[in-house]
Amino acid sequence: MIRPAVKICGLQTVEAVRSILSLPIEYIGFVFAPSKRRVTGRQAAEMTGELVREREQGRPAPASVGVFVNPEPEELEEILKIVPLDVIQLHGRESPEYCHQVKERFGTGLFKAVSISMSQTASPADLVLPFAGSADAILLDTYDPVHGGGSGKTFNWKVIPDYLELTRAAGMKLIVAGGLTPDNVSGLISAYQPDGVDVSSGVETEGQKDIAKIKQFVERVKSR
Ligand SMILES: O=C(O)c1ccccc1NCC(=O)[C@H](O)[C@H](O)COP(=O)(O)O
Repeated sequence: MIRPAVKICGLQTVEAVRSILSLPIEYIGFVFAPSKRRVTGRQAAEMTGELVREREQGRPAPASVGVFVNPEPEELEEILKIVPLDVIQLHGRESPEYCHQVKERFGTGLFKAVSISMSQTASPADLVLPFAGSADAILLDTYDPVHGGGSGKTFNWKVIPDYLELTRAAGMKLIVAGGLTPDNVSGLISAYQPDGVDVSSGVETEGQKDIAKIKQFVERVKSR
């Protein structure tokens, strides 16, 4: 079985970034949207500097993902002037056209979040297929009415197979987020085999990233 890519989201300190650089993590996320995990461009620039240095030394480093909710293009432009983001994650109500423009203008990868709620009325096809060609991955997350993400809550995983089929048919990856933890991620992977898993709250203790929990999460994703 191919092991899913890991995205650890909501990094806020250079120390935390340094301490996970030796782990097999494909993406690390920096939240620029309003959130208790929000970072400034300057803070993110310091953290991505660590990634750049690793690559300069010939070592692999995770790709950097900037998380935004309904950003104006000017905000993206200001951040990208000082933070060399590899991927832009759009976590709000951004249209497929907007995603396409962002990808064209900034030349980054693009993850589009799709929020799953109990009262979902739109079909998975309507939520996914319009992003074919503009998003590299669909990131399924639990609907959060306040911030848009980072809720620490799971959604009903039974919807995942429909999204997997649609994203694969459309040439996109599927990343699953929302309430993942070291304890539930193995069950998710054996049941659904997503292309990636994304965690924030589940690897924190008292609101701070907990390196032991991150290690445990990564081990459980990558172990056979
Ligand atoms: O993490 C946040 O605080 C956040 C705020 C606003 C929009 C998105 C946010 N996070 C994006 C992510 O990719 C999180 O990893 C994802 O929502 C899962 O979070 P969690 O349920 O806490 O593991």
